[in-house]
Amino acid sequence: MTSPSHSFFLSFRRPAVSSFAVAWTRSTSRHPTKSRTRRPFAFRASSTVASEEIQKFQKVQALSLSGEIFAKNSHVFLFYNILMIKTRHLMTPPTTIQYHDVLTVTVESLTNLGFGIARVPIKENDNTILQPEAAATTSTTDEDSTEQKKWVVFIPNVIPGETCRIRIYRNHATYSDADLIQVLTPSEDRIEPKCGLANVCGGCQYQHVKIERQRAIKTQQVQELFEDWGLKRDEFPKVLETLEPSLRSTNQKKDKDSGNSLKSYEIGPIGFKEKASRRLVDVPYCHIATPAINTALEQIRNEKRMEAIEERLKKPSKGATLLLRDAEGVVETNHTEYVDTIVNGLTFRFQAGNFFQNNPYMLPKMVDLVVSAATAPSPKGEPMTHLIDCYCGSGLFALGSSSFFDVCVGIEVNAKAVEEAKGNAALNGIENCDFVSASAEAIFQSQDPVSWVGRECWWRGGCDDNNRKTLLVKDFPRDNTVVVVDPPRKGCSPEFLEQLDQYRPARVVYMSCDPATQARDASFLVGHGYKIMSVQPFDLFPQTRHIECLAVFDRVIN
Ligand SMILES: C[S@@+](CC[C@H](N)C(=O)[O-])C[C@H]1O[C@@H](n2cnc3c(N)ncnc32)[C@H](O)[C@@H]1O
Repeated sequence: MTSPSHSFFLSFRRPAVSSFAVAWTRSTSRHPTKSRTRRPFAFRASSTVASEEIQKFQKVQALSLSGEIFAKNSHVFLFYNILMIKTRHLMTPPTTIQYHDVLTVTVESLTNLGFGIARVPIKENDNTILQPEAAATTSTTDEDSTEQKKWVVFIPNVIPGETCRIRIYRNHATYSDADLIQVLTPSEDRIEPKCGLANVCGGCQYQHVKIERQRAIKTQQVQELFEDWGLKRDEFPKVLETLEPSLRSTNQKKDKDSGNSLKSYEIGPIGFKEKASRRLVDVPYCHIATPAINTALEQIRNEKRMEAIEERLKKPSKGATLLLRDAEGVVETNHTEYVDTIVNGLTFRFQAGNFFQNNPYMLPKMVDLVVSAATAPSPKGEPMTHLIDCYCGSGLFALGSSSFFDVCVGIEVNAKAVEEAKGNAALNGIENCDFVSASAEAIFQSQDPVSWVGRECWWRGGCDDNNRKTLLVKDFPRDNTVVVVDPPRKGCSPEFLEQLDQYRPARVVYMSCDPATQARDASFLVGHGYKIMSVQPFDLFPQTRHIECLAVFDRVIN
């Protein structure tokens, strides 16, 4: 039931030194809430991230040429994910909860990191935890109806509603982490994971959950995130059901023993980080990668092992990172090489290590929905004619929408990606798109006119340079202008949102790979005259906790 993804990065340990290795292997934080420094932008109480960790992430992004960091690299994603839990009943740690305590708990919900949340009742006055038996019977999902003090515990590999035995392995100031010992009352949505490494490998969080329930969980999480940001149910339409990729993997061979076949070579494991650990788990076969990647993976593992054996006298280092990108069935491992991917008939060429959306089985749907949201008549019932694609990467949404608009302009901070976007326009014979290399907020005040070829020329089969039109973005007709945003996981910057607010386009089409920051930005837009028209999650990363989500906003107050 998985949808294979077509690029990923693996870490491995080898004797030779690699500049990638330090960044990949040193930094990890499973629960950002324990960090000391508050983010400068307005996250809620429980959502703090150490600026040092953000810097580490930026370093990693730079090293990977700002390429897509596939979900498998959870150690990268985790640097700045926001843990959205309600802290109303939290207090100082109970004095008696000890490392290796065994408790029986009922799982209430899942965090957006994929961990189950259980709230363990503790004694009113002395902060000591109730006996496990009592905890099991008094745990409740109705947090508003009780004054009972509760202690939050996070548990991996569980499903809401399940009662489990768990063992505490770490205490934090406001919660504890536990290992799952046994599921006492399994959910009817619990299944046997296809991958023998599912409980160990940090890449997937939900393999033990039926795919339909995974999607229902994602839909609910998006709904809750929007509500957590003060957006009441009547202020936004019901979050639509999470969309599944259009094709399913035929790559369903059960390979339960794959994790046990590791032999003792010099090189050590080649794979992903273990759950809640810095250690690597050896992954000879990945069930959520494409068949082409799995074939290439076997080959590259053998090559690396041979290299390691030949270099065995070299001083050991911390490791290195491998990139495997499947573009139309061809796997590229050199991040500087260019690859082609076709989406809805358009060819996108980009460096293998650069950002490009990861799941080819979902991409056509994502582009289609962006296009239909962008092209719907304006709130005044007029056609939308101008499109600004902020955080445009190599031009996916601007180019994908171009045939429906008079002019599209994309802005992107990565100059190489802008070159690719321009190249992709030329490659596809698209003449009404322009691209700017700068930070997104610069677009609204840009003094460089957008240059394009008008539709009337298309019918004549092209124009010479004299027929090019130019217009400053600040002169775009706001009532007919749509701004597409697709920022990194941290969401839009305050500067960008302020500029967007002042620019006041008729519509904002917001694609996000982190609905937590998207919900934060949505609350800003709703507070500044926009109405949420739709919220559509996508299961871009099946079997993992990651959610892609499209939200559409129309300006209703001038
Ligand atoms: C999630 S990707 C989206 C790319 C593109 N929309 C796509 O779907 O292929 C986010 C992009 O934002 C770019 N980016 C990050 N910070 C930016 C900023 N301040 N201004 C403009 N672009 C930025 C990154 O380089 C990356 O290409």
